[in-house]
Amino acid sequence: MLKVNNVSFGYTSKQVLNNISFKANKGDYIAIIGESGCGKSTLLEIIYGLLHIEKGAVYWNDVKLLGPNFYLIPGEDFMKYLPQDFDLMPYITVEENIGKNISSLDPNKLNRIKELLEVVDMSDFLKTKVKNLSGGQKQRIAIAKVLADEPEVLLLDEPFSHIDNFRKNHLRRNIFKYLKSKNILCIVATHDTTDALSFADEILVIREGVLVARNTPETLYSNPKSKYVASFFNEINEILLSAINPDTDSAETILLYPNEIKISKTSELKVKVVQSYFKGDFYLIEALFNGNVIYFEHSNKLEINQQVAVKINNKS
Ligand SMILES: Nc1ncnc2c1ncn2[C@@H]1O[C@H](COP(=O)(O)OP(=O)(O)OP(=O)(O)O)[C@@H](O)[C@H]1O
Repeated sequence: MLKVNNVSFGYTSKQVLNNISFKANKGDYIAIIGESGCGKSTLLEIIYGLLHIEKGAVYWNDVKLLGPNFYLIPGEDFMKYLPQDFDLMPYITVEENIGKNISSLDPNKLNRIKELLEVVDMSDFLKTKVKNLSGGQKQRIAIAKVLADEPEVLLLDEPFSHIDNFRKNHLRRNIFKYLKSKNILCIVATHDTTDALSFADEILVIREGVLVARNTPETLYSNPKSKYVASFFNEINEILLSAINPDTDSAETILLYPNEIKISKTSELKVKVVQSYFKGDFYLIEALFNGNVIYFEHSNKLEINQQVAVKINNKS
């Protein structure tokens, strides 16, 4: 088990991470989400042992990890960390790059490299020099490289950011299935909703260096504690209760996803359409409600400035 205990850290006197604590088991997939600059990469670097922490500690199977001040080469042996800039050697081949993480004494080395290239869908590139690959291809080789010596813990920073949607879904399914089959704990810092919602066992949400929410994807999505949390999953409407229910003057607000607001001829709640955005299966409608922007889904495009009535989650 990985235990992160009350970790705080600042590059300068300004704190970047404040009292972060969580636990994760072998085979888990944990997604870390949060706005840019909130401290996701910093947390991965601390866990891996690249940054020294004055306060708090990281444990693996109850053994405290000593951090960079105690090792000549920072980074724990049983972990692999994939930074956003890939860390590949451009002038040698794909085979040689991945091979760097596998012992030369391993008689099965070439087969292992081929197996990993299959996982990341890059079998045709064994002999290609890395400098001749596209950004997305380099990223896939970098993933294969960190998997090469079967780490117990894998730390990935935005692992699919350069990969097109067409390939990303297939690749993600392959990789997360592979990690589960090998019981590898994987912690991913991501901006991608699908990385977190569809695959993670647990999502950690960081805001300005503080762990503000932590739960399963289902619970976080259906019961987000704040607009900040919900906004990672979808457009989110924060609406005053008093605006949709005339019987209350409460200053409380509710959070609603666009699919919780529907057009209804019988409703009293009038909105004015600002824009319709085609989303494939539906249109996302931007509209003004009591002077505030709201978003809802509709099957058809609506005219700009058109007045329509909407029904909110059976509350009106
Ligand atoms: N080497 C460094 N020296 C000083 N400050 C740094 C350093 N690296 C990161 N920071 C600062 O620490 C904060 C957290 O950065 P970090 O890279 O952890 O954020 P992040 O959540 O991973 O962001 P992103 O999603 O954009 O990758 C930011 O304010 C950043 O400017």
